Order: sequence, then structure tokens, then C-alpha cells
Amino acid sequence: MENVLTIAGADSLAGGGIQADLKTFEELDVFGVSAITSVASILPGKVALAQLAPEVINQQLTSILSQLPVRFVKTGLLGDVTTLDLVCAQLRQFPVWLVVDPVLVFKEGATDLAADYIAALRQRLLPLAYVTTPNLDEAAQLSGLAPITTREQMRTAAQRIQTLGCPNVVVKGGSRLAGTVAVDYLRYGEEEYWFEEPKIQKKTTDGAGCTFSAAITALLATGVALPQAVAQAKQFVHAGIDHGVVISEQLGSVWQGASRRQE
Ligand SMILES: Nc1ncnc2c1ncn2[C@@H]1O[C@H](COP(=O)(O)OP(=O)(O)O)[C@@H](O)[C@H]1O
Ligand SMILES: Cc1ncc(COP(=O)(O)O)c(C=O)c1O
Repeated sequence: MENVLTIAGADSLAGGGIQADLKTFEELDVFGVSAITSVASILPGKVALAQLAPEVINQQLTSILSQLPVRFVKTGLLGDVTTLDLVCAQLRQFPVWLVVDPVLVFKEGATDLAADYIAALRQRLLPLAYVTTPNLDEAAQLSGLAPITTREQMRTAAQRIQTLGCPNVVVKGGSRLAGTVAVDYLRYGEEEYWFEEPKIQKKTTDGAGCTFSAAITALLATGVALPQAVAQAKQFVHAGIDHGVVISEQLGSVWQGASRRQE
């Protein structure tokens, strides 16, 4: 069984972040290990983020990368430029297949990631990645093409992100692209693939992006090629949204990654 590492934030409600990643790894038969960068407390209308000290983050990475064979890594929320740079330094020492989920936007509310974080993502993390999985907002910020409202703009954004040094890009249309279809676009080198599923009219979508990129990472680790990994990850997330768990009526429906009870 492959060891797969997620470097990301913890989510107090466990819809997204490290919790969603580990649940997804478990479901897809890889052994998940984690380095936590920050702790997100999901509150009404906002997300409170507490960043861990750089030494603590570095220690986790050293613990994992120096003692375990790890060939596949996913990054989610890194939280600040210092963390992003120490992650890059570690990953340059231990070359891996890297999936970057460039988390800039939470469905639960805005985060305060600054322009220098986006610049660091573009200039230092993305060139280390095998594939990145921005949603429409993130693709707009990474490509400088804002706002993205059409399929043609999804293609252009992916091409622009490739020029940053990341050979493969999945732009997720998700719930954000208007229409009745949840469309994702993969730019795989020069090849392109469109993935479509009916848009599900449910609120159980928190953590969908984390789960999607975690599933891609796990599937790559089990030997699936990227276009098929994206197709399967999309099916996995689609089932997850459709059978999402409502953890509190007061909070509304909250997606729970691995608990996809299929009646
Ligand atoms: N309402 C929905 N119905 C079906 N699929 C969806 C829906 N919302 C998102 N998806 C899919 O879930 C995956 C994650 O997308 P998205 O939610 O946009 O990511 P993020 O969490 O990063 O914003 C993509 O494959 C997207 O197409
Ligand atoms: C730590 C952390 N990372 C990432 C996310 C983003 O989740 P999503 O997959 O809905 O984009 C969340 C959302 O709650 C989170 O708490």
C-alpha cells in the first residue's frame, strides 16, 4: 500500500481539509499521513484560521519524509508564505508526485490570504506540481483572468496556469459555472478533456474540492493515469455530494467526505 501525504489545514467541522483528505485516502486504499499547517474553525459567515508555528510544520514534514517512503503528496491550505516556502524546501529535498489544490476560497466564507501568497503559489509551488486543481475563483486569481464565466475562459485559464510550470491543470466549474451541468476541464499537456455530470441541487458540497484533489492523489498513487484519475475522482465526489451527511440542521447541510451512504 502506498503512503500518501496531505499537507493542509484542519477543519473543525471535518467537511474539508485534512479530515476530508484522510477519509478519502482510507476509502481509496492508500495509507494517509498528514502534516497540519493551520487550524480552521468554521464559524457563522467566516473561517477563523490559526496558523501553526513554522517549526511545528517543519517537524511534521521531517518526521514523515525522512522516515517513510512517500511518492505522492497533496497540498491544500498552506496559510501563509513562510509555510509555503518551507513546504517547497522540503519537497525539493524529497522529490514526489505533487497535487496542488490551491485553496484560496472557502465555501463557508472568505479567508484573508494576501497577494504575496498568490504570487508565491504561482512562482514557487506550482512549478513543483504535477497537477493543480483550482476552482473557478482560484483559476481566475492564478491566471489573472477574472472573472471566469465560460468554458472558453476555463480553457484559457488552464493554459495560462500551465505556463507557470505546472504541466497539467484541472479547472473545476463545479457549482460556480452557470447552468445545470457541473463541468470540469483537464488540460493534460497539450491534450484536453471535459468532464460533465448533472449539477446536484444540494448544499452538501463543503469539502468537495479537498475530496476531489485527495481522490486524484490516491488514484495516481494506485497507478491510474491522470485523465482516468480525474474521471474517477469526479464520480467519487459526485456520489459524495449526492449522499452527503447533514451534520446539523442549524448549520445547513455539510458534506462529509467519506460517509457516502448509498441506499
Ligand atoms: N453541485 C454540484 N453538483 C455536482 N458536482 C459538483 C457540484 N459542486 C461541485 N461539484 C464537483 O465537485 C468537485 C469540486 O468542485 P468545487 O466544489 O468547485 O471545488 P472547491 O471546493 O475547490 O470550490 C468538482 O468535480 C465539481 O465539478
Ligand atoms: C482547512 C480547510 N482547507 C480547505 C477547505 C476548503 O474546502 P472545499 O473543499 O469546500 O473547497 C476547508 C473548508 O472548510 C478547510 O477547512
